[in-house]
Amino acid sequence: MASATKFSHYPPFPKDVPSAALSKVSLAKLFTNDVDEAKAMFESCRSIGFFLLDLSGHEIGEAFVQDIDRVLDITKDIMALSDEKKLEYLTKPPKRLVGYELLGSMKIETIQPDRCDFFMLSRDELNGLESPPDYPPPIADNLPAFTSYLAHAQPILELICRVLSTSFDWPPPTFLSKQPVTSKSSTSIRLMKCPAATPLADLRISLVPHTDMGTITLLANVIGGLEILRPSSSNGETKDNWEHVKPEPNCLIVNVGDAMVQWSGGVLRSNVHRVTYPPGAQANHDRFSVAYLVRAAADADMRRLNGGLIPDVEVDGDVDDEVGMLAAEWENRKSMALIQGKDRVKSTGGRPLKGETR
Ligand SMILES: O=C(O)CCC(=O)C(=O)O
Ligand SMILES: [Fe+2]
Repeated sequence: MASATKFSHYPPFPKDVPSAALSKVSLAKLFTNDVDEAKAMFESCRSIGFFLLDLSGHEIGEAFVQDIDRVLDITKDIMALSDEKKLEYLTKPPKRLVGYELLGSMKIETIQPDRCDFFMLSRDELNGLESPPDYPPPIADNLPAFTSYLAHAQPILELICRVLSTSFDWPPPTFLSKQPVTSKSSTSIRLMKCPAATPLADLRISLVPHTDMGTITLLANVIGGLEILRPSSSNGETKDNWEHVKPEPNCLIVNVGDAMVQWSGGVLRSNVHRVTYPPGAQANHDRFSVAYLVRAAADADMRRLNGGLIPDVEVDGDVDDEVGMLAAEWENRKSMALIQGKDRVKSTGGRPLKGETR
């Protein structure tokens, strides 16, 4: 999450608006192998699939906060370009998902257009695994900011993956070996703007309900608007079933994606979330966010992992096992099923560990 200075530019998150009770986990404590902190993180990743990661008090975390502030400024700049300029850098689905996706390109639940503008960057292109594209000036002129962002995000991501692996009684590199930074993947950075909800009558959903398809997401936003669907309410998506996530200075919002649910046999949880208009006076402000959406390596095996505390495939007919499928094909199939309406957006995971009754 951004620094306290960035938060001071906006009205505070209203005191009378309830928000989800997410655990706040300390990066510094995780780095010193604090058992309680690791346990709290693992529990959150199983129960709701979201937690706050406090970056303060650790050198890497504090450097990452600075990177986030810088990338949020760049996000503002690239969103301020003219529509004419933006049209030069549009995404070209299904092949090329990097570039601008303009306001209103997706439909929200009411079939009205969405209310978010975003620009996707590919990690492979930023770190030279693929040849770099022609970037719009605010990005081309600031590439070191993204290099620094990725460099500081990596040890944080690795730490989260290590803690999750050891929580399952697996060797620490287990989850990470499926998403090494040196392997090609669809990992991206999403820079997003949801314009102020003015006139205040325009209170539509900004970003449609979804789960993140990848492994782990590191999210930074400053004002409210992100909502998660309560775990108990997967079947009835009424207004009361959505809970706000309250952003906090120096804290990342971390969430688990679908790939981790698949590998963990349904134990880790990927929870549905969306972006709506920010609460109270915050709705009068443009909302910017930066999401690092980490994906499995394109050639990662998507079968459930074996051993440790994962429920055995043999005694368990509950979860699909994507026999022999590699991540690139798995991701493709999932996206197509959603687009063609064969699958619906739903939270997955949250099952007990092997031998555990809950
Ligand atoms: O902007 C946010 O707070 C959430 C964005 C998000 O869910 C995503 O980019 O997948
Ligand atoms: Fe998301």
